[in-house]
Amino acid sequence: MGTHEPAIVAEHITKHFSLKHTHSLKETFIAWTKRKQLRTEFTALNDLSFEVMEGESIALLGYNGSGKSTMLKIMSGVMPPDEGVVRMRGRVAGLIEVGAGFHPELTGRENVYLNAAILGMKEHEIDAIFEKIVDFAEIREFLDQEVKYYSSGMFMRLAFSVAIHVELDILLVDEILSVGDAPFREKCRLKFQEMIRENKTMVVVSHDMELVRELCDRGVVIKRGRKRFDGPIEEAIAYLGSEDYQRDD
Ligand SMILES: Nc1ncnc2c1ncn2[C@@H]1O[C@H](COP(=O)(O)OP(=O)(O)OP(=O)(O)O)[C@@H](O)[C@H]1O
Repeated sequence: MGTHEPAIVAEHITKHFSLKHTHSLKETFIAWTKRKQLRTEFTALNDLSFEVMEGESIALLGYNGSGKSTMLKIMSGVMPPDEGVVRMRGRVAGLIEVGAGFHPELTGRENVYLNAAILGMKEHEIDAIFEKIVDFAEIREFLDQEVKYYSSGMFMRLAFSVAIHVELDILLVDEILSVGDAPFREKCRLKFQEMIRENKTMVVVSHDMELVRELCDRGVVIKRGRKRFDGPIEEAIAYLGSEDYQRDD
């Protein structure tokens, strides 16, 4: 169990996206002369607030398009909210768009150093965890090959391995199970359990209820960007399958 300090405080987070529509030239011209909008605004997150205590592991749950990944991106800092603030205490690492920082022309080895550095590690710190990263990814024989020649699975394994071996206090995880084959996924599952025992704070987004049940203490259920339920994981999963969730607010 963690301390009683919050590691993450999200307050009144609102995020809008503007949706483009396809129009003919004529429609565009008419809209322009009438000063009509060709875009509609879509609210992906609507006044969403929650806290995560240090050492706690929570799941963001909800059907497709409910705003889970958007919330994770705001927490990781890759996207700003339109309204509200998120406060994070500690070193944050995100398993979101894993491998986005990898450079195809560089070798596996070079990418490990580059990406661990981007995640805030010093060279001697990377030296110390380098072997662990390579062992976990199981790509040793391809280490000095440029990553553009890696299979997509190999690429993901290495990127994923870097992200989970850097020093971190808070881990944000989006759809873990899209990474790798069955043995690798099992290894990741064990690694996540180890991180939970080490008192890391985790926010998990997944549609895999078995995994969520295993990893998380609490669930925050979202629908159309609004919080609908916040409580123990079993109750959150039950709520997601209930008529209350289906019903419109
Ligand atoms: N960059 C963007 N531009 C426009 N709309 C976006 C953008 N990112 C997300 N959206 C929209 O915001 C809504 C919430 O998306 P988000 O990816 O957060 O949902 P999600 O709950 O993670 O869904 P899923 O379970 O399908 O992964 C969706 O309707 C999506 O189309």
